[in-house]
Amino acid sequence: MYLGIDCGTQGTKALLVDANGFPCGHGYARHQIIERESGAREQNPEWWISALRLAVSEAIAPAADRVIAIGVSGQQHGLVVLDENHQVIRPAKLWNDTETSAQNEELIQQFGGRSEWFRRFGIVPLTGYTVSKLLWLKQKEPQHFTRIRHILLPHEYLNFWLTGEVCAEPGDASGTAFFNVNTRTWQREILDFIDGGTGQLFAALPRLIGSDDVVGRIRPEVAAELKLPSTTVVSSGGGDNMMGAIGTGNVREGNVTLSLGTSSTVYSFSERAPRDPTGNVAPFCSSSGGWLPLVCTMNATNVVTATVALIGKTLADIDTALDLTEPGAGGLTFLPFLNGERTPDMPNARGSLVGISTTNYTKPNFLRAAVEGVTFGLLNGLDLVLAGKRAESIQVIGGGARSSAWRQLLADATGAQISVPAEEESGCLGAAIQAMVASSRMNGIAQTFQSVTDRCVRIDGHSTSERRATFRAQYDLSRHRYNERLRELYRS
Ligand SMILES: Nc1ncnc2c1ncn2[C@@H]1O[C@H](COP(=O)(O)OP(=O)(O)O)[C@@H](O)[C@H]1O
Ligand SMILES: O=C(CO)[C@@H](O)[C@H](O)COP(=O)(O)O
Repeated sequence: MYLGIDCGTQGTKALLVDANGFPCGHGYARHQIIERESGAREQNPEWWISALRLAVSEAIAPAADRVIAIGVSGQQHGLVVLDENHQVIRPAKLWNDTETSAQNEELIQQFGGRSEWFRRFGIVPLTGYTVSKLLWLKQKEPQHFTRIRHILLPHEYLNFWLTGEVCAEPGDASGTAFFNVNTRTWQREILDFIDGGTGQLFAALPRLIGSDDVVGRIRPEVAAELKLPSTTVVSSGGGDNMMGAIGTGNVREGNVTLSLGTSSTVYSFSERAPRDPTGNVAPFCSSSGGWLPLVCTMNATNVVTATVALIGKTLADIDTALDLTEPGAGGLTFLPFLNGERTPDMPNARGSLVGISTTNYTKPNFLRAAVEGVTFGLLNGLDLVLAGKRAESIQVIGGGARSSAWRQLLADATGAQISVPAEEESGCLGAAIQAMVASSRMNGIAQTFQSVTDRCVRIDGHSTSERRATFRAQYDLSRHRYNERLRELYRS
């Protein structure tokens, strides 16, 4: 048996699979999140450990004594800082924390601007990536900064808790922006600038291992507490999008995965490093070799969930609202930047609702406009990732993928065939597959486990020719209006 764990923004999931990749047990526990008007989004890493304990004990109940290996997937970019005694210094600033936007801009300028960053390091930092969090700590909390002895990402911190080993692998490391995505090595000069050349930050980096290596064996006390065999090993794990790519079989060119979680992401696989000097398409390293051209928006199910709550409905009502209303929401346009935004790069933006009239201002239209706003932002990202090519088929994952009407909207708006994996926790599945490969020293994730993920796919959401004739033009029009409003309100 193999265990995949995914520490998402809103909760931790765990999935137990057998040696053929069939799911045998699931677990879930929610996280709190600290949100401040300044844009701060933080979590205490201890909350992740508590959630992991709960989710894992639920998932492994059927066969705890048969677990061979664990893989951990985690929300990308979060900064966990430890002192010399390996104690957490302060809460982790998360991927959607926009409080560090000024420090991000300072770093961009310091190294010669966006295209110079791209030329030298292969990546352009966006607000949310790890690097600006370090400069923010130095400037705002020097008393914490001076104590930093270890810099970890969320999944690396969980690996550390499980094994006592401090390690990193290229996939998640590529989202720090102090990692060169072309040479796959740490970029010391960026850290030297932040700490003033003392070498403190460079010395605090974890040891780099491969994305399908083993970190180590589980600590005896953790094995005893979680009731796992003392021989259980932990694989390198990775960022949630990298693990989601493995879990959806997105390890070869031509596939597209779209995730509707707390973040919206859209990504494909590339044998070559993506070349977007604006930084909108993130050139993250894939955990199966190659790269993962990815666009992420910071506003997704959070917007839809908040809208549902505001109008006194439940998540199940999303499908009803979409069925009751027409594409375009009667002219209502929701620019969903409740959380600031990463793509387009507007970390300090706030949302807008425009085009309200006496006839369109209904609860179902309001909800539809929220879903469309989130979706259109993501489809703009899809165009960037595919560089203008059309997607034939898209796999949709994340909590939002549970809404059949949202999946149908995606099919109607893109003309692509939409599928969902039979195992909906793709990050967990990817991490479990990686644990299998790493612990048995198999040859490669891509070749060995394509069959597991292919078997799991279920087609769901088709744009038939009749639907295309009816809806495609309406969605094109509505998306055009969304982009016009975006330009008018935010780009002047
Ligand atoms: N049927 C549904 N329709 C739309 N959104 C849903 C549905 N079920 C769950 N969600 C949303 O999915 C989100 C959780 O998604 P998930 O991928 O688990 O997030 P994360 O990995 O960021 O923690 C929640 O915000 C929840 O509101
Ligand atoms: O920042 C990114 C990708 O670059 C996000 O996708 C995070 O990795 C958070 O993921 P979820 O919690 O929404 O799954």
